[in-house]
Amino acid sequence: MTEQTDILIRGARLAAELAERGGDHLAAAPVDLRLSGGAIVERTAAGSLVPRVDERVIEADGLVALTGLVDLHTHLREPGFEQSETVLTGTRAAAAGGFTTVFAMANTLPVQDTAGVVEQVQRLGDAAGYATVRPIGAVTEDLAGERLSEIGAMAQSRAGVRVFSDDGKCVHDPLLMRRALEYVRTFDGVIAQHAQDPRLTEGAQMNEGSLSSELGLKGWPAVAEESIIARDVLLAEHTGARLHICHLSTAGSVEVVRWAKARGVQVTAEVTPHHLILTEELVRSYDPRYKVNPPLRREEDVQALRAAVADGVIDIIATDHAPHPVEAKECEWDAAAFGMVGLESALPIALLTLVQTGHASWAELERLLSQKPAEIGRLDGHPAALVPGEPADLVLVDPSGASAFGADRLRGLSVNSPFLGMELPGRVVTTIRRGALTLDDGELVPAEQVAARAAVAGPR
Ligand SMILES: NC(=O)N[C@@H](CC(=O)O)C(=O)O
Repeated sequence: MTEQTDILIRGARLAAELAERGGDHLAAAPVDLRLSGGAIVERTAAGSLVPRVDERVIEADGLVALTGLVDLHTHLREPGFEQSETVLTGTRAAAAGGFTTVFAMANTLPVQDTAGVVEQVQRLGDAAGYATVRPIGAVTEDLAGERLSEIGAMAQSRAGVRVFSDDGKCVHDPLLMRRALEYVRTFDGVIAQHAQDPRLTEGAQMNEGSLSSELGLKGWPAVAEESIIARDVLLAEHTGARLHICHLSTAGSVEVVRWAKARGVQVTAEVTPHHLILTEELVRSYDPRYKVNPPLRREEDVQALRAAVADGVIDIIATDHAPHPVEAKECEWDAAAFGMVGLESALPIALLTLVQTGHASWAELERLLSQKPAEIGRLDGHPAALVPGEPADLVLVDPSGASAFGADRLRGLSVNSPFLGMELPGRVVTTIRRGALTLDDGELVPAEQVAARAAVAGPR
């Protein structure tokens, strides 16, 4: 069944029309949406569109519709680490989480530092069809921090790379950082910095403070993140280039970004779902599921990050989905890998920490998880809103009730989620990419079907 079926969504509430913080998700008037040929073709008051023969009808009463989620920070692990994740399995996790596009981080093997490798990753994404895959290019060759990679060749390649990052490592050399910023400015690219001074964090295992002393684990001071952000916003101002800061984790980082934005520096910032809820106290368990880079911080930091989302200092939520095989996580704390999976839990955690607490409205959530990351990544073909004429990339969410987040909710290869067993609100019910279902009533659409439809639609 490779043909594109038209879809009629009946009675959905649009997140964009739920602009009140703390408001009821049923406050907006329900609408019907008709999707055909990969686009939204009609939008009317609920009850006015009559189903056509062969049209798939989705009853969306009580559900909230958002433009497809976009993750600016996903580790897909292919090529090189296919025991952790592949482009196919990672994009299945994405579809299950409501994402229609993921930006794939460069720390693969070989590293995504040439046109050939980024094109390969994009091709794998196109073929799988569960999500649009936009590769991120490495800033430096082999992520070694010594020479700039082929930034221009990656930008001009078929992959059209616009986001560059050595994530997992910091671009520490200030001259290289300056040159990278100057280079990407010429084609409106952006450097996404993993802000971590390597000298201040040698051997670091958790947040530095009284708890790290108590637990006997080497600490990771907040200043290691904040000092790099301070330097880089000044370099961004000096070069006039766009800078994006990955995974802000401290209250001090928020203050530096706030200061830079007030000066007019072109800086944007992301926070991960886990830094919006988890604290260093969890490290007391020595359970490596809580080992992540940057580390879990203090409750004051969590609250500062939420407030920074509320007041716009933080622009987006990005998952930093970092899958690792069990052997890298079921071991002693010191030996364990840094990272957590996050694609499937991002929306529930954002609902819990931001929407239910009154820090963000549904409309702002759409901005944080879809519109703004697409804008920062200069993503073409992403719907600006759920209106006729726009591409049909969208997600339907059931916000009512809460349920235990079980292993059955994880659809990637790895299971290193810190949220397993937690009671979380919000179920992603349906994900539609380019007018075709990737998640249907909570179930992933079979891979052959998704791939066949993607082949008919062609690369984006
Ligand atoms: N965020 C993480 O904890 N892990 C990331 C990279 C990194 O170490 O930042 C990974 O690739 O595993």
